Amino acid sequence: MLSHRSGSAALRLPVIGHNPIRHVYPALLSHQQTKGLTTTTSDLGSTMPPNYVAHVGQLKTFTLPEKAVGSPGDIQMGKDMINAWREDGILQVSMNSKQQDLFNKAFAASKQFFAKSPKQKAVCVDTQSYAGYIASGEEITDGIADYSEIFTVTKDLPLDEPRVEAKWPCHGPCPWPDIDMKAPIQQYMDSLGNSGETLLKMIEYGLSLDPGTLTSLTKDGWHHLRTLRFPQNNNTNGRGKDGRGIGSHTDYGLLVIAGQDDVGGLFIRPPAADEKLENWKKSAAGFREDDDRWVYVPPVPGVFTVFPGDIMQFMTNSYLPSTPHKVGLNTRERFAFAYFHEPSFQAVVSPVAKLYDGKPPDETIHYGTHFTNMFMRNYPDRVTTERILGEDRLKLLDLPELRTQ
Ligand SMILES: O=C(O)CCC(=O)C(=O)O
Ligand SMILES: [Fe+2]
Repeated sequence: MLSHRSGSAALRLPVIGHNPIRHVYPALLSHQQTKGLTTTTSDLGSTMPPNYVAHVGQLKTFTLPEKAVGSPGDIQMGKDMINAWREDGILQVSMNSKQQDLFNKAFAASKQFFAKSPKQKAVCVDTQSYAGYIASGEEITDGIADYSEIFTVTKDLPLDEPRVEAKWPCHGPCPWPDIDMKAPIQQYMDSLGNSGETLLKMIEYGLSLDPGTLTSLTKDGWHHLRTLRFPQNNNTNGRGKDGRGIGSHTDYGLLVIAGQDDVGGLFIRPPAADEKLENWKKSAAGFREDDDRWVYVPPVPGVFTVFPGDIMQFMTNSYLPSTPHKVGLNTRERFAFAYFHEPSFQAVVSPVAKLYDGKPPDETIHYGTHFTNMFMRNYPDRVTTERILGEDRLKLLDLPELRTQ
């Protein structure tokens, strides 16, 4: 189940544990330890932020093919991935050696950036895009400030780019602090862009969708990245208003490809028959933040964690629901990346008819509108939000050139 699938390229790395119990309560873990049973699973849980109640996840790991071609092995892997998401809400993809190198370099650049003075960081803001620095406490999730410190990268467009000149919402330059940050982060994003495309193809194979059902949406995709730093918890209780890193939420597009250091802090919520969130209609932020259905995602070296976003849920009729997740502060500061593989800003996304029993709802999602709504909600006081409102840019979202089918 965890590690022993043969044949396809799935599950070669890493072997996480040998215990068939998928989710183990922390209480059970310490019990196991005292009895001298395997410590593999308990080791995974040992990094969990204090005072959180959660199962410890043992995630399935996949090694993506160099090139997805739709071979029987690819189709099988696509099915296995879909099963993993439907069961666990998240899976791991092993990094190849090139990606490991890019990940390390991007991480070093991110740490270097966050080590700059508050003043140096504060100037990395753009008035037209949401790219740039977000100070601890500036982001709002479900009405409460998050403690994360973030540098967001969106499509880096110069001021004379036609879409920027036309004042499309959220379009503008990325206010990089310097080339030391820009170069490694862009290379890292490009590499994840390739993995994202491969993952979308695997989903198309696994769900027997027409080729291009997902991948046609990502031409000129609005892929973006959040590089994150979480302060240590300073002995707060680690939960609620005083100690949370990011409140529970779902992300907005097709796929999230996340990476973290060895500290730990991410929790996700696996799909449940009695829970159906639709974040594009009603905010999923803050959803059941403090109950015990959360699964801790232990740091594992050499892997990304991947989960579906809102657009994937909408297209698949919740067959692949957008995975709720949250971040707790830990006893050490933590660094992480969240990369979002997205449709183009202009994409008008339709539901996949066969996943709606041939009767898809008469509903579409304009990705750019969804993105703009979400960012305005998260950053109500940011200069970018003020400018969108002040210049009445939202009305542009209805223009035909901002909407492709
Ligand atoms: O810190 C993480 O691992 C995930 C961060 C996250 O959920 C986000 O940036 O949307
Ligand atoms: Fe997220």
